[in-house]
Amino acid sequence: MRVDIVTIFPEFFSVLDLSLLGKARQSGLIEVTAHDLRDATHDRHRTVDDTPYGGGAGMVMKPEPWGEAIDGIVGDGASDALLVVPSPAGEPFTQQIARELAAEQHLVFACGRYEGIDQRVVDHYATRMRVRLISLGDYVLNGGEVAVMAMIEAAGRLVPGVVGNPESLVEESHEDGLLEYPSYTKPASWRGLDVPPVLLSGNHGAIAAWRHEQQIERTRRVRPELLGE
Ligand SMILES: CN1CCN(Cc2ccc(Cn3ccc4ccc(-c5n[nH]c(N)c5C#N)cc43)cc2)CC1
Repeated sequence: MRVDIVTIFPEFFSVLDLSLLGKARQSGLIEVTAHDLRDATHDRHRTVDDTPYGGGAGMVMKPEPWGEAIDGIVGDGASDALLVVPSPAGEPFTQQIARELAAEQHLVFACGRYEGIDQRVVDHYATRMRVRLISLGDYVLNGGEVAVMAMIEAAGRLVPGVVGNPESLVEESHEDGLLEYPSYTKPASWRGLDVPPVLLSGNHGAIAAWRHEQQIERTRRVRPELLGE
């Protein structure tokens, strides 16, 4: 998988050299490149924003630098890459979308700042490639970088070979539409709190049943809408 990120804060993504995704990059499973949007400007101040037409607070990101930066990644014609634009107006990011992103060969992320990116950037690239506006959640961030970091981590860990034990990807929250069951490890008793005895029983059928019941109970308590309730 190839991942290109366009941002005015490319150093924000240096953290991707660490941990699991760092290993995936070293092994060539995932190739991540952060591009500085200001490299696609040509004025002395490296300007990427301007005042909004129609008035209003804040600044809007100019279309020209985005066009030059994204063309520099996907060329000047049609592209099979998927352009992902984080936005409060996007579709909610879910595990299903993480799976869909993980199946892509080439992802291009456009990290906006200020009050967002000129709409014509999305409109233009929608004529040349698939474009998805995706929201991390129902709150307002200062830009798209945090959202892109979350999306890359959620999708990257689903790319075959990135996580050592694929089984660990199966019993996760949201993987089967339910929240995950509680986990325990040694010691069997800690500050007066004991591990549920069933987990020490060696009865794998009883353990699986208990874990599923815990998933249902936790989901009903915390996210009843996932059960259609
Ligand atoms: C006309 N007005 C109408 C009100 N808006 C409000 C507003 C205010 C700040 C920002 C900041 N910002 C810039 C780029 C960018 C990308 C993603 C996100 C983002 N926030 N929350 C998520 N889940 C996100 C994701 N993913 C935020 C971003 C965007 C919008 C401005 C324009």
